[in-house]
Amino acid sequence: MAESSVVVAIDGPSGTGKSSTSKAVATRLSLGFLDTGAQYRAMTWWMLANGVDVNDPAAVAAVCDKPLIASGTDPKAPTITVDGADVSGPIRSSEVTAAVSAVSAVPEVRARITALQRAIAAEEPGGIVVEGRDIGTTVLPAADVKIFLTASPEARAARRSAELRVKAAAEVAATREALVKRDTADSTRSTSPLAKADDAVEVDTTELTLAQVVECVVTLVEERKRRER
Ligand SMILES: Nc1ncnc2c1ncn2[C@@H]1O[C@H](COP(=O)(O)OP(=O)(O)OP(=O)(O)O)[C@@H](O)[C@H]1O
Ligand SMILES: Nc1ccn([C@H]2C[C@H](O)[C@@H](COP(=O)(O)O)O2)c(=O)n1
Repeated sequence: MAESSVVVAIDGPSGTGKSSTSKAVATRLSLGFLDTGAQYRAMTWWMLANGVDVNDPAAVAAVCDKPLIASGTDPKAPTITVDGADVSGPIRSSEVTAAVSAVSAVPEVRARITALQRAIAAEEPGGIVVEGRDIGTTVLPAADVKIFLTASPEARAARRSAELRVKAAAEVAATREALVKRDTADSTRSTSPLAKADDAVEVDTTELTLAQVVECVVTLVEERKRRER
């Protein structure tokens, strides 16, 4: 690890707080920030916009080198574009959320996006926080600090429902089901599934505030930097 540079990998299931935590940690420590889920969502958005059958892995694999996906790494204003167009809104649609696990399971998609992620991380001289599902295991196995965030499905559904301003019990239950279904798909695919790296620190955020999680991760990064000096 270079004196002033640190690479932090934050993985975990949906809604555990990876993006919020990573952005806040990167801002506190003046590091770059990369939301790798946004890249898989951008690929999925492009497939849907171009009429590709997202449940046909061969069809997805045949065209996955076509969209030009670019990510801006400022944690205070991260960006995601496809062929130069801002897709930060459309990639959060329910259609994209429902299709993203199928598209991200295609090995050719993962190979392309993994290469992009490694290139972005290498271009951040001061260091970066990269969050996703396979960062500690596959994308950046030599990361200086690896964190695996977890939280109960109930806590995650409550957080996501609050974000979406969903209040009805049936809708909260449907949100919980959708989260669990996506986790199952993401952790059972054969290529680079959602998994905790053996050397990652697991942080259960169920009973923690976002500020407490951020403090915990910042402390782990600072301890790691001190050990290197
Ligand atoms: N520790 C926490 N306590 C309460 N709310 C939290 C906590 N961490 C995150 N949140 C909230 O939970 C929601 C989901 O967080 P976030 O988007 O960061 O999760 P994520 O793991 O990146 O999700 P996904 O993988 O689906 O993108 C957000 O509204 C966020 O503000
Ligand atoms: N490193 C990653 C990041 C994300 N994915 C896939 C699986 C997720 O369901 C989807 C969307 O991610 P989110 O925006 O919810 O963080 O993208 C992946 O396979 N690998």
